[in-house]
Amino acid sequence: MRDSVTDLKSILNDPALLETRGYVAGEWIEADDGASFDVTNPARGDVIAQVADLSRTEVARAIDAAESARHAWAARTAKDRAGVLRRMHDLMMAHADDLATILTAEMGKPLAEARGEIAYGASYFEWFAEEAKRIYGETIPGHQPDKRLTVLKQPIGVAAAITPWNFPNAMIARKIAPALAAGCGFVGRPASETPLSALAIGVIADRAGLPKGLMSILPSTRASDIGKEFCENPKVRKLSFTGSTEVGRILMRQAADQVMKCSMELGGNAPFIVFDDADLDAAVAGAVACKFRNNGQTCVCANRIYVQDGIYDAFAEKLAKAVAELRIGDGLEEGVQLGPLIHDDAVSKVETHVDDVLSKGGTVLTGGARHNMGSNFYQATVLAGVTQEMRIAKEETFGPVAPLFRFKTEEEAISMANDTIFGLASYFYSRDIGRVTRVQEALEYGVVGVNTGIFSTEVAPFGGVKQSGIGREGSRHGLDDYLEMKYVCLSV
Ligand SMILES: NC(=O)C1=CN([C@@H]2O[C@H](COP(=O)(O)OP(=O)(O)OC[C@H]3O[C@@H](n4cnc5c(N)ncnc54)[C@H](OP(=O)(O)O)[C@@H]3O)[C@@H](O)[C@H]2O)C=CC1
Ligand SMILES: O=C(O)CCCC(=O)O
Repeated sequence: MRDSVTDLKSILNDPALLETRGYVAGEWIEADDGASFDVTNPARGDVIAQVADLSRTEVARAIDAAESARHAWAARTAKDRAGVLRRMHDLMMAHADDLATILTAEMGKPLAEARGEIAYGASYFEWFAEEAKRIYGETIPGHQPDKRLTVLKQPIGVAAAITPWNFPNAMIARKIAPALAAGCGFVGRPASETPLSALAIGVIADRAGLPKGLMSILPSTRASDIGKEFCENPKVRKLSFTGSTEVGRILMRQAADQVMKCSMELGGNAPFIVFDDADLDAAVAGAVACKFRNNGQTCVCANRIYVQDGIYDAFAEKLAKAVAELRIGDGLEEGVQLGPLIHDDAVSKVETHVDDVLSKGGTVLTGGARHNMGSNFYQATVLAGVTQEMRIAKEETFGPVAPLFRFKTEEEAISMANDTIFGLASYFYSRDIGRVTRVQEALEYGVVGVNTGIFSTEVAPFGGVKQSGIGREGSRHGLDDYLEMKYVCLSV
């Protein structure tokens, strides 16, 4: 194991970015009970690091430290706080190659995508450094002649975050940055599959001069214990979670006891609709980008591709050809476009969905089986003849499978697209301005991509409706979740 750690360190320009201890109350620590856990490279199956496995005790210390440090932090000028966030952005960009290497080693996505994720994660620090200076209150005309009414925006307190493995840098970055910009303390627990990228942000924060104790990064395999500490500790006033709807529901129930403010970025089941009047080549390119980004492992990847009757066959043929050409391999090798899935359970889920389609009359246009690269690899797949009765229509596959559904009318497409408990991302391709307007209004989703398969940016509000979540991340609205309004009524 230690050889693998040395191996990963040896390919970094700055090996100190590979931190395996917890970052608690401003110190780098091992677990109190000495426990640790292995982090594995999903492409190769080898252990790349042994990381401190923290328990509730260390987490409670981190929360205490964040509560103590946050008052002085909030009292600093916004420009001053912004300066620290800006330095975090600059340092992340300066170390982008190393951070991308760590990310690919623990998560598997190709290096080019990992570099993109580091820039994406860093952009939240840049954006919220700027927004920190624009936390404006309000004055309201008084309701009586002697009354002067104002609204103050104040930091909510200590914010806790739980993040998934699919974006080990960007998902925690877009929670840390608005929390710190707002003047909050922060405690975050990254997924146990991918703690190293989050710990590297701790190293960056230290170097950028973030006050000790204000932010802690808490690696642990004891997910449910840590979730309970976050929800039951009265010093925590806000919980931000990205992950499955199932775990989101558990956390919301737990957070109810303290009436804690929650942001939930949960599962999706994104429809991708291609109308007869679409630019066919653009729609194929958009579908590949959208479906196969991160090997299908994002909550905004197309999960159901609805194609209108008139262009179904042409679209299916072109898509299958493009997908068959995707290069699959170890993400650390330059030029690879699709890496492994995160673990064997993820591959099994993909297999189950494909088998279900095939058993109910669907067909394989390309792929359709495990890949000979290794146990975590699955072939890039396109399936035809998929219908609403199949599992893939109802559940998020989170893998490299593009299922094609056929439809006849606009109404039918909208109805099938909205027939889900989820409401995060949706997409459609059309060149008819009337249809573009009607469909974007009719889709019950938090985000709609029109004639594009990629929309993520720090400047726009990201989040879902229905059981895909609550709250928005990024944009000027992304600060609201970390602020409280205080109404002041002054009698003069
Ligand atoms: N919205 C999104 O971006 C994501 C959606 N998903 C969806 O969820 C499915 C399952 O993925 P999975 O990774 O298992 O997602 P989970 O929701 O199980 O995990 C997300 C995070 O929550 C943690 N967690 C799990 N259980 C608890 C708990 N009881 N209390 C507190 N924290 C908890 C996990 O820790 P640990 O790592 O230790 O399990 C991880 O950090 C995917 O196939 C996909 O459909 C998954 C990831 C991201
Ligand atoms: O999968 C997610 O949870 C987020 C997708 C990344 C993004 O587009 O912001």
